[in-house]
Amino acid sequence: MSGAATGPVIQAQDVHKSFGSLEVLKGIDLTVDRGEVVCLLGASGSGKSTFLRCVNHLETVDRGFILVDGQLIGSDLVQGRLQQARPPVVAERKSRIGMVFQQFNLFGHMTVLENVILAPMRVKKESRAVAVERGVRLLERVGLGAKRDSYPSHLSGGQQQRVAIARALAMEPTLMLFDEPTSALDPELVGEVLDVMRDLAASGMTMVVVTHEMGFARHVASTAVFLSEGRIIEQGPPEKVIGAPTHERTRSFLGKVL
Ligand SMILES: Nc1ncnc2c1ncn2[C@@H]1O[C@H](COP(=O)(O)OP(=O)(O)OP(=O)(O)O)[C@@H](O)[C@H]1O
Repeated sequence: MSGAATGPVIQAQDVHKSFGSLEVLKGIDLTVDRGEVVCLLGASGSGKSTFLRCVNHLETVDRGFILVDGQLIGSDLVQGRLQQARPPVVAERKSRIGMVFQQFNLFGHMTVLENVILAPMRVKKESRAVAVERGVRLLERVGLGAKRDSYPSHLSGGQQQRVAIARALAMEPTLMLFDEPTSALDPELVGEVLDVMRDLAASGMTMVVVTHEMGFARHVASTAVFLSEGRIIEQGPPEKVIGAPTHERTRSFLGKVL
């Protein structure tokens, strides 16, 4: 895969995004290097999810651009020119990004294993045997090998979220995006999902994580990025951003969540 092995995984430059008259992102510059784990922090409405959705091209940006592995994912306005990638190219590039949301969105009529092998078979046209072999391995990796033939409704929320992580990994992404992956879970189930994410980080996966879990941000992230009203106002090692924030808005937010 050309350009996939070197250079930053994400290069976002001067990213602007509005919804009608609401300016949500006001010029985000962010570079994420290979193997880096970046936690996006900030008050509700500061633009964290919108930025993540722009990276995954679930939203288009109004100004600026985002490169993943040095390439545009879909259509972006780059220096005044609209560059449009063809749909098969978009699908191939998007498959490098795995995304895990607050909601697990598993297909209830399919078994856990079928949920995990669906995208590789449909999008990457893998044979069932290849997809199953990897799916079983990934379910074991997230601690759910014994649940492969269960249906999602028979699993706890934490288990369903771990299946959602395995499903994202089944596409062999180079980048994983997490949008508040534990916020819909009962408190006692949060730890098992964070453990899986911690293992993933330790394996060298490049990750961007929107979270209010300060323990994870402090101990697992390599960089903490604090957004306020659509701008990055603080960025650096977690112990600095979380432990000794310099900006008043960061202090005020952390004062409420810590
Ligand atoms: N599709 C949309 N249409 C209109 N407004 C939107 C849309 N998506 C997000 N917004 C608005 O953009 C702003 C930023 O939302 P976003 O979800 O990015 O914030 P956030 O920092 O992730 O907040 P939270 O922590 O509550 O999820 C909010 O005011 C939200 O209501």
